[in-house]
Amino acid sequence: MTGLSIENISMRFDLPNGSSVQALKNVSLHLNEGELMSVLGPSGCGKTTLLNIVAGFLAPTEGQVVMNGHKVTGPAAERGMVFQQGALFEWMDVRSNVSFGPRMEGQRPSQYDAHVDHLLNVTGLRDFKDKAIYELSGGMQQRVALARCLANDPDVILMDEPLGALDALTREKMQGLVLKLWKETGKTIILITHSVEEALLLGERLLVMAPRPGRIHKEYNLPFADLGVGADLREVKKHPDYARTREEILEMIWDMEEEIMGRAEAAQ
Ligand SMILES: Nc1ncnc2c1ncn2[C@@H]1O[C@H](COP(=O)(O)OP(=O)(O)OP(=O)(O)O)[C@@H](O)[C@H]1O
Repeated sequence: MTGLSIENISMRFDLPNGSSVQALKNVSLHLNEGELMSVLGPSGCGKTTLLNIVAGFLAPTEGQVVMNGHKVTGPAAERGMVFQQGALFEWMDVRSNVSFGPRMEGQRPSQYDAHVDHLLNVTGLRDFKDKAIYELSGGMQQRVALARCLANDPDVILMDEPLGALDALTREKMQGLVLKLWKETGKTIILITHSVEEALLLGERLLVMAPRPGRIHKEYNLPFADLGVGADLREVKKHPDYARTREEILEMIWDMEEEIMGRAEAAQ
């Protein structure tokens, strides 16, 4: 089967003091090729753990991830990762960062030049290609991270709060860029965010997770990502279902956090 299947994943971390944390329990879902799923949930509900398992950085205690018919046993170029910040090669210029993957694969410049130039263009980095990373703003650095990930031509892109460190205006621009790249490349994307608005705007599927143990609480299928491609995202937010769904999800997460606080107070 094509696509990405997360099959009955559970993850328990054993702690040095003999106790353990059940970070995920019986999480199952399937993503078809080209789907964009955003993942929301209160702190500690296992979002990053799930992403790290799909990336192959962590092996689950139970279950498996199956990608295009084969079991995931470790990191691979088919699954690219974009982190919140700090994962670029500071000592290389922008173009060298973007072309890093193809160069490491042993490709010759004639094989990757056109693709890298295309990615620099679509991410708005053409005029910055010779700059050092430290000369760039946070938003520009995340453009480099996206372009570098796409240069490896992964089937799935895993994003852990990729826009979380950006100011509000830059973040909005970058949300538009993520949608544009998603439609243009047809990649499957899983995007973790703490922002309900971002999850609504970017996820054609939106997963709300619950904590202790980390599990799927609710899934939404939403029209906003498709409406937002090439459009003004502020106009999309005026859609009547947008505010209603945002309120519903905010209340859901609020209730979960209240419950966590209640349990923590009761344990004291
Ligand atoms: N390496 C580890 N060792 C022990 N416990 C861990 C480890 N990694 C994660 N955990 C625990 O597993 C649970 C889920 O953590 P995770 O970071 O996946 O949650 P999250 O939803 O991404 O949280 P946040 O939104 O705060 O980033 C938490 O209780 C966390 O403390």
